[in-house]
Amino acid sequence: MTTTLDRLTEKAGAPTFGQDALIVCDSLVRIYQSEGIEVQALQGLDLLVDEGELVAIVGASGSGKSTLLAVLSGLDVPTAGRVRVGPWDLMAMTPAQRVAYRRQMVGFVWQQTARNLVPYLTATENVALPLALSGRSRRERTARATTLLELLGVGYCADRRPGQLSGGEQQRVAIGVALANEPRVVFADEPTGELDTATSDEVLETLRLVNRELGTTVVVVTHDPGVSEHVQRTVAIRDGRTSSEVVRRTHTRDDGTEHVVAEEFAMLDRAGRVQLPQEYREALELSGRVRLALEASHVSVWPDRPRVEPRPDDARPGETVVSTEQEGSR
Ligand SMILES: Nc1ncnc2c1ncn2[C@@H]1O[C@H](COP(=O)(O)OP(=O)(O)OP(=O)(O)O)[C@@H](O)[C@H]1O
Repeated sequence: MTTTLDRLTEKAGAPTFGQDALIVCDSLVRIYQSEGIEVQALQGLDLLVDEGELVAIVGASGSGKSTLLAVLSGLDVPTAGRVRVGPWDLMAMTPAQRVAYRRQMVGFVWQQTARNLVPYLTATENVALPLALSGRSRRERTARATTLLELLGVGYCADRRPGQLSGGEQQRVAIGVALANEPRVVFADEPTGELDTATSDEVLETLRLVNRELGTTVVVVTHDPGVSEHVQRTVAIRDGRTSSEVVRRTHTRDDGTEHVVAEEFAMLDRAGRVQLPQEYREALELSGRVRLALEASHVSVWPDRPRVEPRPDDARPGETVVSTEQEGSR
């Protein structure tokens, strides 16, 4: 499933963007046409996720999260760019391949429990259902469903129907359904959207356990920035592009105690664009043209305006004198 772009890049001897990653979104564009108006939901989005990662994708309403998820889940095809999940090129799948991709490669947990669970089946039967569709024997189905429900801490719910479960229990059974066919990736779309904070934490911790114990790659899409406390990496989307990332690392102090450090990064895209956070722009009144300077270890950004400073000797009260010194030359 190699694309023309892959072949041209390989020919030129350059490594393909994200060739070692499990999920690759390369300059993804999705334009919707609605009543003659064009909406650019994805505007050149780049994203790489490695096998075994637990990643949250956060963004405000309208930032493009659902569009990205629809593309990654094989329900929608982007207007331009490249998108690959494992060996699957999502731009070039036949309808049959799309079904196979959704059945074997990925699992889903949606916000609405009604979309995750069949109301008249028990928890065990719900988890066993995807296994029946892939032709596993009844014994295998029941054994796997039982193991999964135990692992997810809802073994006691095995014989209950969704209506007899709490919201958190329903979502944990839904994670079981998503995992039934041993997918390499689980996509969770606002999995805690309908839950209170304590129950949300429980469900997020269950996704963390799945990632740790089974090695499944987990991508959680949400508008809730609080999710970042439960994952190693949070990618923020703004205006259809990845704009910043928070990475949490555990450090061990000299006395052996551990503490978590969260670091925020801006994303430099492949064209060299970087988005400065709003608070930085406001603090220095950066807008329009800015001056860049390459330093030995970093790049600095200066406002494009002459420096203004008071000269008490010459100036009348309240008057300022414009300096001719260039900030970048100091
Ligand atoms: N089918 C469609 N037709 C036209 N415009 C659309 C369509 N789907 C989404 N959009 C527009 O694309 C942009 C991104 O929408 P998207 O649903 O991906 O955002 P989101 O981050 O998931 O928002 P929310 O959290 O509210 O679901 C929005 O401006 C939205 O109005």
